[in-house]
Amino acid sequence: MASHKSASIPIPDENVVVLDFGAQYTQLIARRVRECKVYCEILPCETPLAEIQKRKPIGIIFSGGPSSCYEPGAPEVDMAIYELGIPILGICYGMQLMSRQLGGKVRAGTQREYGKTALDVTDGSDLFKGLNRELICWMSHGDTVEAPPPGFKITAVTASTPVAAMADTARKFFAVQFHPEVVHTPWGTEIIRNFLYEFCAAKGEWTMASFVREATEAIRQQVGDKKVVCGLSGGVDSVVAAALVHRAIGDQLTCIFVNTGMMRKDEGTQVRENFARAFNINLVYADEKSRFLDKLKGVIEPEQKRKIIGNEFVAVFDEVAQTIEGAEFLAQGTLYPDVIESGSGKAHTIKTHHNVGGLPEYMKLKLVEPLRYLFKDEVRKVGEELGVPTEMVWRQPFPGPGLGIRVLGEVTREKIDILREADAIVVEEIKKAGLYRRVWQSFAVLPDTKSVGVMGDKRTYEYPIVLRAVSSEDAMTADWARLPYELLEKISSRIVGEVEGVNRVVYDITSKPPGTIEWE
Ligand SMILES: Nc1ncnc2c1ncn2[C@@H]1O[C@H](COP(=O)(O)OP(=O)(O)OP(=O)(O)O)[C@@H](O)[C@H]1O
Ligand SMILES: O=c1[nH]c(=O)c2[nH+]cn([C@@H]3O[C@H](COP(=O)(O)O)[C@@H](O)[C@H]3O)c2[nH]1
Ligand SMILES: NC(=O)CC[C@H](N)C(=O)O
Ligand SMILES: [Mg+2]
Repeated sequence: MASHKSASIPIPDENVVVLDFGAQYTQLIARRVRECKVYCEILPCETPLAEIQKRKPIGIIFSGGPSSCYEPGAPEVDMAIYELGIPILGICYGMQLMSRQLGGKVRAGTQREYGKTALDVTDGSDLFKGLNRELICWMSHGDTVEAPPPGFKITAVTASTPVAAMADTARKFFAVQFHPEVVHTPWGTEIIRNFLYEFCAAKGEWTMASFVREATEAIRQQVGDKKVVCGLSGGVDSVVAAALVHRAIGDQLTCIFVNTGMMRKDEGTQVRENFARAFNINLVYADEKSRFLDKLKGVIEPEQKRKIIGNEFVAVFDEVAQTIEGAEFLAQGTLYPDVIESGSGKAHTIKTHHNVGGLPEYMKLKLVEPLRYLFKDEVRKVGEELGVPTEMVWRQPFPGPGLGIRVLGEVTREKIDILREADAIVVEEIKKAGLYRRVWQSFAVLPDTKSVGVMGDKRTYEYPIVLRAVSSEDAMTADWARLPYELLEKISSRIVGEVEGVNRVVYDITSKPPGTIEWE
């Protein structure tokens, strides 16, 4: 892979740095801060102090993490960070580390606290301002701060944790043993807001309008008078990326929609029509149905399928780019979670997503990735800001490999056709029930197996369809959607009745983890 550098949007003046000590959901901290209208980025905990200072953050947050701060080799921060005069909020491991570094006492607790826990606020003057004295919080720790460092007061306790929150108001150091960033701490965002607005002097300058202004300027700077191509799927990320790049450089942009033969019903036509209606952007329609399906012949292994599809995408983009004089850039709708997930180097690769991790060496295009630091809900807001049609902004995510990874096992035209019809019924019924925006994704999967049924007194031996519908905030975790029985019944009877080759419908009731959203 070549290292393709992408456009960097300047860091807003008002920003917060989250130092990541390896917590599971560090990105939730960043989300909460941004919900309070303050820009926030996550940096690895080993980031040099000079690097942090360069950003002039108004506050620093230490995340949780799996280590125990008293063990040799546990991650630490440069002691000088406590001399910067910047307010600090420590969360879980972050609190334990702060305690230890500043002279408090941390030990392995005798009782682990995990899950919902009652919290008694003993001092409601700073972080807990405006909140009740008795609160519910979400805990996940084995270590405990036994005594806070000099200068700190205890501000909250629980039944088994003597220091559940502490503060040194004079130095503006705060810490909580629980996790304010998770939804199970119902007023967690209030705590973060208090930190930002009471102690970091936040003004709340991070808005989507300001983002659009700055991103547009940055794209102009990066691209100059050259041309840009953009893979456009009709999905939220690529449509918004295209709209943003178009706002910046107009006709220098050409979008490429690839029909892989594994699209949903009428998708090719819909994307072209909706897109043409909404924007006046050059669009190349690449009909590559046979090319993709030929390459997939006999391939069963999911990762191999993904790689083949990903490579073909890139090859098509490259071919089209070569027909456009002066095309030097490829715009992509890469999002912050993609960057975080592929950047850490610690996490396992569960699935290869073709748009992350760079482009093959032979491709000389440079990347333009204006959404690189945004979460999906923010991208949707940017889309609205740019006047992208509602049905595109609120389209459910659809993976690049499309139906190819929802037909389990070998992909054939016949199986794709069956799945496409079943999927169309799912989408139609979910929309009719008014649930399309409420569920994160809802779709059909075609397993590589058959079962016996009886229809019109005749024995059948046909495919089942798996129905999958999940709720989620960012696809990192998900729960199966509790769809009404009547809706499940309607979908099931329509699929079996209308889709030839299917005689059974089952509902997937697995959350993520341990399942994933897609089956391959
Ligand atoms: N059929 C397609 N034609 C052209 N480009 C595509 C196609 N499918 C995917 N891509 C490219 O791959 C990228 C990754 O796809 P991905 O599904 O993650 O994003 P998206 O389709 O833009 O949004 P969403 O996640 O909401 O579906 C897209 O941003 C787009 O650039
Ligand atoms: O563009 C994509 N290319 C892919 O290869 C891919 N695989 C999964 N997805 C989407 O990512 C989210 C998480 O999916 P999983 O829980 O199945 O890993 C869900 O929203 C999936 O639909 C993909 N998107
Ligand atoms: N979630 C965390 O940050 C845990 C911190 C530390 N590893 C503990 O068990 O207490
Ligand atoms: Mg998509």
